[in-house]
Amino acid sequence: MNSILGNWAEKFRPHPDGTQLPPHHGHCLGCGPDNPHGHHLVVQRRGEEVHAVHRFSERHMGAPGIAHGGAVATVLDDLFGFLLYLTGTPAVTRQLEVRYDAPVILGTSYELAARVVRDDGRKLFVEAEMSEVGGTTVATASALFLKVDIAHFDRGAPPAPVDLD
Ligand SMILES: CCCCCCCCCC(=O)SCCNC(=O)CCNC(=O)[C@H](O)C(C)(C)COP(=O)(O)OP(=O)(O)OC[C@H]1O[C@@H](n2cnc3c(N)ncnc32)[C@H](O)[C@@H]1OP(=O)(O)O
Repeated sequence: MNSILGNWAEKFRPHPDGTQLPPHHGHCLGCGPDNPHGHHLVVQRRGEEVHAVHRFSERHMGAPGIAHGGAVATVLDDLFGFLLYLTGTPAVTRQLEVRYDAPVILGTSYELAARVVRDDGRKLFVEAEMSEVGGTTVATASALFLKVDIAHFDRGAPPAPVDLD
């Protein structure tokens, strides 16, 4: 078992509504607090949805002052990964589609919400949106996650020491 995911099973314990969900692991690009290049996404359960408020920083710039589309996709994909705490099974992204409706401005707070729209055998169909606080939607995403055994993650090498260059 990959040691970084060694405690993954315990993370599937029931998470009461309104509580903050644990990061996937410390080095996760989306939510890991120990990844200096990451987004440090903080996610809560709200009913059968997961929610976050997020600001992109200069580390995630595409056009000047605007978040890179890949960075936006990363955050949406990682947010989907928090739905696994509600479904109770490991799964991975098989297909991800993002619609970019408006530029995502660095340093501006955005609200994100995601939910499972269909749980069909191994397949989890999920959708999410990112909006200005109390306002206009700037991106929507849909994805297919496929449930996998935790052994799927044994293929990954343990994280190397962090290189800040
Ligand atoms: C511990 C958890 C940590 C979670 C962290 C979350 C972080 C955020 C999410 C991620 O970043 S995940 C990382 C990015 N994703 C990957 O690395 C996945 C790479 N892909 C794979 O490893 C394999 O493709 C995968 C395990 C997902 C699937 O391979 P399989 O051989 O097991 O499945 P297969 O391709 O046969 O498809 C299974 C079913 O899904 C169906 N399917 C596949 N692609 C589809 C598609 N695009 N649309 C509709 N159906 C599709 C396929 O037809 C089939 O249907 P049936 O069972 O009915 O025959």
